Amino acid sequence: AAVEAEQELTDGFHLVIDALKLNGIETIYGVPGIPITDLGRMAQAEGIRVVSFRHEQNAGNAAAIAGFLTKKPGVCLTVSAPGFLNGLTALANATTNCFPMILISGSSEREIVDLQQGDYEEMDQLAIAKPLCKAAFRVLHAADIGIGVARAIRAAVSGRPGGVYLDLPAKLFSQVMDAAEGEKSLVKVIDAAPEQLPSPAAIKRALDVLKSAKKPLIILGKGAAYAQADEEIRSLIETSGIPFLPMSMAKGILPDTHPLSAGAARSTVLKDSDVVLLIGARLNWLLSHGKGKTWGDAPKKFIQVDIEPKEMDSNVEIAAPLVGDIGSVVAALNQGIKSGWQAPPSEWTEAINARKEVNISKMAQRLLKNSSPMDFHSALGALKQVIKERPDAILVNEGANTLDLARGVIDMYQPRKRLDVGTWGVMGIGMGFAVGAAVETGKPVLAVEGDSAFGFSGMEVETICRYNLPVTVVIFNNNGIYRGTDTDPTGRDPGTTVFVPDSRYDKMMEAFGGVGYHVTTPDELKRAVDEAMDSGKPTLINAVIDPAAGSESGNIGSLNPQSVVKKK
Ligand SMILES: Cc1ncc(Cc2csc(CCOP(=O)(O)OP(=O)(O)O)c2C)c(N)n1
Ligand SMILES: [Mg+2]
Repeated sequence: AAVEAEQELTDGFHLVIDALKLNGIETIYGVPGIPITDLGRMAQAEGIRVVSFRHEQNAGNAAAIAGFLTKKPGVCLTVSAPGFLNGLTALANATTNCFPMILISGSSEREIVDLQQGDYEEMDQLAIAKPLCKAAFRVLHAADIGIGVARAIRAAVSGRPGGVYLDLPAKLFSQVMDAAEGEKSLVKVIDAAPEQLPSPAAIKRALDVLKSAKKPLIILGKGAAYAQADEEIRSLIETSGIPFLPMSMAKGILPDTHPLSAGAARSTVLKDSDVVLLIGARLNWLLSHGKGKTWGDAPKKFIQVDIEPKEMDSNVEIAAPLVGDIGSVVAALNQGIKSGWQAPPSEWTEAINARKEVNISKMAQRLLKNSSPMDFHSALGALKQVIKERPDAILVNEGANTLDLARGVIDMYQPRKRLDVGTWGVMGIGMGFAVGAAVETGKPVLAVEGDSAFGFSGMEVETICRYNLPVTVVIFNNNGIYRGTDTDPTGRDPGTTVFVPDSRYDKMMEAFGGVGYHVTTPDELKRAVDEAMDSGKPTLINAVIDPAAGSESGNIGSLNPQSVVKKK
């Protein structure tokens, strides 16, 4: 009798790995543990780079920024329940910021969870994830892993990108099936993020509105950076002669030093413009919802480019909605202005330039101070110079004063080089973004951190050392949140927003074999950063900032509710 050919088998572990590799996923960011420890080891053995963190939130942030930088979904892998929950903040933040990422978490068994019988780390993770992300799926059978991974990838990057949750119960991994059948069950996603072309009528309507403008303005949002339509956008701005204002993570699509950049005249152009073309920028709190004193009293017309139709009229009426992917829409606009286009009246661009000159020279004075202890501006003057000399370095930035002041002081020269707190203003993205950016690009990373902001992810300096990543962390150490001067009126404890005074964060990096510097002047800061970035070694620079130098909540103190009731 024919010898029964040894049936070749595969299993859930291998099918997850094969599905990810088939779809070009090269890196997994995560924290090992039950039930996914072996999945990580096996993925690594099969050539996927597995970067293990100290906390799942930071792994999730690394995956999210990997998605923003590559347009492929970043993958974060966590254990069940607490590990899953730790990853959720990053998943929700990615969804809010439209970064494509997939949170893959092991989970406990359905039959036990659904009867609430007290499984190890029992939690209905799929139900909990759904409201916080763009899409969520669970796979129960090995033969469905191919489709499950494909659905997660397409959901993450198609249309408006975002976070996707993929729930894999522990028993799935050890399920075996015929290898040939398994192979056939895998799905390679075709055209995951299809172009979405604008209608010719919408383009004509938008161009008619734009041609009617006397004071047009283009606002570039991080969606414009994500689109990687850099040349189309440059062409639109330079051919039309329309001034542009980049939102924080859109800085560098065109250099901040570009003659048509209106960054240094932000309040003027928002108030005085009469037609505003939004490209991948939402009229949310960061743009005062498109109304109120920020936008002045004169009537304005908004043209909005967004891949999400529901974004239109979210805050104010949109006179010319342009629904489609940014590359396709901007290409169509470029076609449309090829003939019969009039540059904006020179008085508009001259007024902007005059305002820019005043603001830039005022700022220059503040940057030149060589004070000790440094204040934010004197320290930022040194870092402004570093990025000017190293335009392809990636700048990660978080804090309050450290964030708001750095955004205005440090010019960016290339796209997708400034990575920060984004739409939510969330603290804690720093080290995750630094690791993700270094792993995905291989470029040197300069993370400029408030001392409080750093504290949210600071343990990852060990991760940075373990993978020997070219990350230089500069901590603006002003002894606290916003400032280092709060006190407890009862005299019992330190003030609620202060830290141990004069702490030495540089010793943390040294603890794991990295390089530490302690600096008190702009010259020392510049020298230390240059040495660090030339060395490519993990480095932490503890930069002493005057504890009294900051302002509460940086530029957004007005959002804080104040008590009008004074206790007797
Ligand atoms: C997850 C989360 N928890 C708290 C907060 C609230 C906050 C906004 S900014 C900030 C830190 C400001 O201090 P830092 O030292 O970083 O910067 P500086 O002004 O230069 O002193 C906090 C705690 C936010 N946004 N997110
Ligand atoms: Mg601080």
